[in-house]
Amino acid sequence: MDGTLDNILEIKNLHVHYVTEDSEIKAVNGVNLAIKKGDSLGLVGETGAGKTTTALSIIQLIPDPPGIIVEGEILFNGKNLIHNTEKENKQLRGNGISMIFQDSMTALNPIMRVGDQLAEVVITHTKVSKAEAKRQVIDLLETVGVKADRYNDYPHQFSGGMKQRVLITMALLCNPELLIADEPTTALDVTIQAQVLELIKQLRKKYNMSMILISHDLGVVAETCDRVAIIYAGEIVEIGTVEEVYTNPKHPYTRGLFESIPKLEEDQSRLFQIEGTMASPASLPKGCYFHPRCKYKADICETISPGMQGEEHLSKCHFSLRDEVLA
Ligand SMILES: Nc1ncnc2c1ncn2[C@@H]1O[C@H](COP(=O)(O)OP(=O)(O)OP(=O)(O)O)[C@@H](O)[C@H]1O
Ligand code: NI
Repeated sequence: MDGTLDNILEIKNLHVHYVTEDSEIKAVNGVNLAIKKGDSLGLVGETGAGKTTTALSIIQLIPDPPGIIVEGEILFNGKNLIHNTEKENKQLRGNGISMIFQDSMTALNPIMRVGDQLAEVVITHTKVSKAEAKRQVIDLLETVGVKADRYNDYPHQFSGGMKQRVLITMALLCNPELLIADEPTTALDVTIQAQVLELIKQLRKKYNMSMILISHDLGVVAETCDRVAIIYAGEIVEIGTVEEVYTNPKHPYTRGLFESIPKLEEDQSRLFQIEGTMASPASLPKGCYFHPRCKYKADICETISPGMQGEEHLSKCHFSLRDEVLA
């Protein structure tokens, strides 16, 4: 045995493109990652880095066309999902993997009572009676902090934070082994955000779920995850435990992300200080994709794509293991 049985999810060399008439967008370019049962991984990167595309690949919801999984394997409990039939995918989403979508605030049907929408999910997936479904929904709503008497309310009667609790309930109703939460708190104000993150943390423990949490925010990931992967132009450029990556970031991009976190006393409007913009996935540069923005770049970076360096804490940089270069 090679130890891979411990992994609930393994992504190997995943490439996803969006092909339209006039462009080929290389959104995900050789992502490798593994998540152990019960573990949580934060996926962090700036807008357009390929976070949502990676997540949609896992749950087999890449819009096709224009999206194509060009290459790679996605192993969930050892089974490659890429060759799944539609029926197997329905089952997978019914009780294996759940996702809270990035624009999920619009996911609820505005003209249907919230409780009924949730009960419908239970009935579709488990064929229980209406009364039993209602009982399960009320149970779970109370677990996430929504009072039973809100069962008959409509979505617009819920505040942002409460609506997000409803969506978390929806994701948990089918007892997923893996929860993917795509920016679950971005739309919420800071206090509510903290409450929802705390809730996600508790639920993950209670149900022993593995989790991928997608965020722009390193602080959010530090609060909620065991490990973190930094993604840039569709590649994981650094991955390790939160502790290792936060205390000793190796990749220049990761260092830039930490430097760009606004300090309280500084001007809050300067949110992102890494110079330049992310390489366009429609025309990626040669060599290391980060080199046009990298203050440590050498000749080799313009021509040769670096391999991943390291064992537990990995980084994709020609120089990442030489602390004196990055000092
Ligand atoms: N349906 C689509 N058709 C064409 N291009 C797409 C589609 N979905 C995503 N893309 C492109 O693929 C790239 C990766 O997008 P993706 O949504 O995965 O990024 P992200 O990291 O989730 O960004 P954000 O933080 O803004 O949510 C981007 O260039 C995006 O414009
Ligand atoms: Ni996204």
